[in-house]
Amino acid sequence: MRAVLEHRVGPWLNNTAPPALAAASGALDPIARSLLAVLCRSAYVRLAGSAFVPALDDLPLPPRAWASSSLQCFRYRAGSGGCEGHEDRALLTLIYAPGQPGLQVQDAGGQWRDVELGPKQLLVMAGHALEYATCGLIRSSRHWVVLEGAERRSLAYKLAAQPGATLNLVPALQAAGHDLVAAERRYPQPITYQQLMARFGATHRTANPACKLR
Ligand SMILES: O=C(O)CCC(=O)C(=O)O
Ligand SMILES: [Fe+2]
Repeated sequence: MRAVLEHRVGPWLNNTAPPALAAASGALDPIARSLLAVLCRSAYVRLAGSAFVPALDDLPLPPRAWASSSLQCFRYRAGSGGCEGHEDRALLTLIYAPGQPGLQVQDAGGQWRDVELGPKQLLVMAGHALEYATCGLIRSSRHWVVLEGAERRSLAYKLAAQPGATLNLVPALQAAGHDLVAAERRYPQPITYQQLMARFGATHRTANPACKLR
């Protein structure tokens, strides 16, 4: 069983947002946005760096608005188990967990690889929404947490689009020369982020309620 604390940037009553979590969100959000732009501009994807900007929260956030993205803080107590294999639902996940054991990511060949991060390292994982929006050009990362009697503490920043944003990168991907005929059937667009998340929730049930898929 793991403990989860979720933080979202927004209109906290009397400014009661935990300052460290607000600071962590404030530091991780621009990193996540920049990395998304870098992935879009890569020679493999060939989209504009700004391709997702209309779908992301406006900056600064409008008054009284809650952010779409969130920061989750996890604590896995010794002997209480980890987290089953899954892909995250949002666009991009950044994991900050210096020196913490247990996280493994599946590589392209299906092998599970340990990811133990240093103090100046972040793990960057694509989520379901990024795989979907790029018609499978960027694959979501499958990962799990396997702990044998050890403790783990981690921070996960999940960059999400606005619920009402429409994902429709097919024309831009085609203009960039990608042949999407089969992919268009697998990742039909346009679709709103909210619709995509509802579909994800319906098709990705977790057997372990302590590890609700995000
Ligand atoms: O504990 C971790 O670092 C991973 C957590 C995770 O996979 C998730 O929240 O989606
Ligand atoms: Fe995850």
